[in-house]
Amino acid sequence: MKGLLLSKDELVKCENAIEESIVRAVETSKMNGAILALSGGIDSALVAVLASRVVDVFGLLLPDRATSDPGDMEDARDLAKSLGMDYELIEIGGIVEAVYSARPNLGPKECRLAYANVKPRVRMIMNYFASNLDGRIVLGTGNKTELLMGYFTKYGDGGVDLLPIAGLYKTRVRQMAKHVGVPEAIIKKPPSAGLWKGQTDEGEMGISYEALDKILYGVYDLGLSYGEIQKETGVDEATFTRIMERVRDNEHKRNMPPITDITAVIGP
Ligand SMILES: Nc1ncnc2c1ncn2[C@@H]1O[C@H](COP(=O)(O)OP(=O)(O)OC[C@H]2O[C@@H]([n+]3cccc(C(=O)O)c3)[C@H](O)[C@@H]2O)[C@@H](O)[C@H]1O
Ligand SMILES: Nc1ncnc2c1ncn2[C@@H]1O[C@H](COP(=O)(O)OP(=O)(O)OP(=O)(O)O)[C@@H](O)[C@H]1O
Ligand SMILES: [Mg+2]
Repeated sequence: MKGLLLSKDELVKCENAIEESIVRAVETSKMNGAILALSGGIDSALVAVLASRVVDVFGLLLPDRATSDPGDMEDARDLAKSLGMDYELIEIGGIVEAVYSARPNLGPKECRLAYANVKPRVRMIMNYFASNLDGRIVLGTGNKTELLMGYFTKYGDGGVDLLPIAGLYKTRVRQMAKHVGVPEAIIKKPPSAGLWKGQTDEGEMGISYEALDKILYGVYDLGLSYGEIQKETGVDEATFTRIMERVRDNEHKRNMPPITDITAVIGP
């Protein structure tokens, strides 16, 4: 059975394909380059390294003073400098609070996710503000695991012009990051959306990326049955079913909004 881990030759092929896709997207858009939100995490670091090799890419550091770890922004800044990328830091806490103030009777205690999702949506606005001003396309940082699980904010970090690494499961993102020289300190961090204190992807999704990727790869790339995946990974049926349901329930996040078919009613 072909494995989830990529060979050296496959890593080089993926690296080239991703770089070519970024060049093509910028050329097709007739814009001047790309823009990317840099979090100090591995996904944005990988996109930054690959994009900076082939196009003019600008980094936006967008911390929320209430929840962002200052160490993450230091890592993002160091990375941008080492890649020779121009970048800017804009604190988004005031904008986020302004949105919250529209509903003064509620708070994150009652609806943590609704409040958390405002942050990636504010970052999306900042990305497109810079994109419109400077003539740059917005690069997304979502990977295949996040896309399948719907582990991103719709029209927040999901609102981008190109998803260069969304063909790679997180396990492969980690391999690719090592391959292209993303700093070890960034690779080693526990993945976190940073939307509230102590949040981690694995804690919130209730499964490790290592286990999750084996299941998703087995089902969606190799077409294996639950029995075959159970034998390979030891996953219990309840966990397997929960993951399959989550992928199905998040189909809407991977598509453009459906268009109500008026022609079917009135003709042309
Ligand atoms: N069947 C359906 N057909 C069409 N639309 C549907 C729908 N079900 C929900 N929706 C829409 O989708 C909305 C819910 O989706 P959404 O607003 O995204 O919210 P939701 O999926 O509930 O939350 C986002 C998740 O992604 C995580 N996240 C966010 C940002 C970054 C990262 C990271 O890793 O960095 C992770 C976050 O921690 C959370 O677990 C609903 O309010 C509704 O508007
Ligand atoms: N403080 C921030 N400043 C700028 N961009 C951010 C910030 N936080 C999140 N983002 C953007 O949201 C994206 C999604 O976050 P996500 O946590 O999935 O990726 P990551 O931080 O790059 O990787 P990791 O899985 O290591 O956390 C980031 O890649 C980045 O583009
Ligand atoms: Mg992160």
